[in-house]
Amino acid sequence: MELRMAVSKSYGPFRLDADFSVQGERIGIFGESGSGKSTLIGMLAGLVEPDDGTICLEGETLFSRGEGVAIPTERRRIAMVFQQPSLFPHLSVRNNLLYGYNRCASQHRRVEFDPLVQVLKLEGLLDRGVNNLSGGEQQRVAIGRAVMASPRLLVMDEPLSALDDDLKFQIIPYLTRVCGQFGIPFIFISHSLLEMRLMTDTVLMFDKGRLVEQGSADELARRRMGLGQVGYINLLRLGRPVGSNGLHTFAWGGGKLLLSAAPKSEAGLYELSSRDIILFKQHPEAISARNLLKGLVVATFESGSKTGVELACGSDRLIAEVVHEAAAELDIRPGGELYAAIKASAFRPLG
Ligand SMILES: Nc1ncnc2c1ncn2[C@@H]1O[C@H](COP(=O)(O)OP(=O)(O)OP(=O)(O)O)[C@@H](O)[C@H]1O
Repeated sequence: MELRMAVSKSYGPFRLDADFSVQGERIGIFGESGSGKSTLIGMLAGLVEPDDGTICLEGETLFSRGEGVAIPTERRRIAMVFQQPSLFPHLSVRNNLLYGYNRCASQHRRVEFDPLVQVLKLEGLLDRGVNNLSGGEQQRVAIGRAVMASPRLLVMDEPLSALDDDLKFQIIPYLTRVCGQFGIPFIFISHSLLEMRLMTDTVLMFDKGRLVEQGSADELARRRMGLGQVGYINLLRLGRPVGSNGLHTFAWGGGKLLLSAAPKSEAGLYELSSRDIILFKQHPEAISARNLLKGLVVATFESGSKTGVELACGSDRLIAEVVHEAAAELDIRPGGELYAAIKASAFRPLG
């Protein structure tokens, strides 16, 4: 998917000025509340008229003030999923899903009912009304309805914000699977950096109506750490434990990790703060931490009063954080070897 937008829009004192070009299948739009994210995608979808500028999707001009082009919303083939599922209350789950399908011209249909229902695990819900579904089930139906319209782009405006953490991490794999399987590129909007890192490859970051950064969500997370605002959160997809002997054992980094918390789902997603990793120059003789990993320093970077240290452990990566004095004493530099100690209890299961 290739999107080019050069648009402006003012609401009283608020002015959005966006001028960017982005390519990819999993794009994120990130920014604080009020930074203009919804206004931007409203213009893309044809729900908000720009004051000026042009919008091109896959080489097609959707809007151009200069050329007098404004393709109507329904012909843009951009499906939207919002924070609140807003399903049709009088229709069953099946008919909510088919609504998008029936409105899609047959030459554009790429998504069939049965495989979609399977991916979203909606089989048991098809004949139910939508009013008594749980929040997570309703959001799965809303995603399904949008995808059944075989859009050329799916725009999701904070689709997870109304869900609690557990449900959020249950929905994320469905979302990525459904878009991946049916080849639907998406734009995902959120003010959660964690959601950006889990859902997207390229992120556009907005602040006060301006695009301030464009890059990967991991780079964004590291740069924020560089500003000294937050410790870096390592996200580890550990899958299923390979053994349990009081602790949960996972294959990782060319060796094993021992964790005290069980995974919450098949994905075995955990977060680990860079502040919970202790570095040693030599193999320590005896330590209480259950995990000791040998790693190669691939990069170091400033993080306020700390030094961020990126370690390659086998084919996996870890970012640790130490004070500058420790970095100097340990002579931490790219190419050097270090040992990383991590307590079994430092890993927090996400989903
Ligand atoms: N229809 C409108 N009329 C007047 N002002 C508006 C309108 N829509 C948005 N705004 C204003 O434009 C600014 C940007 O709003 P927008 O909803 O695009 O931000 P956002 O980044 O999506 O925020 P959030 O994360 O809270 O949804 C805000 O100051 C908002 O009050």
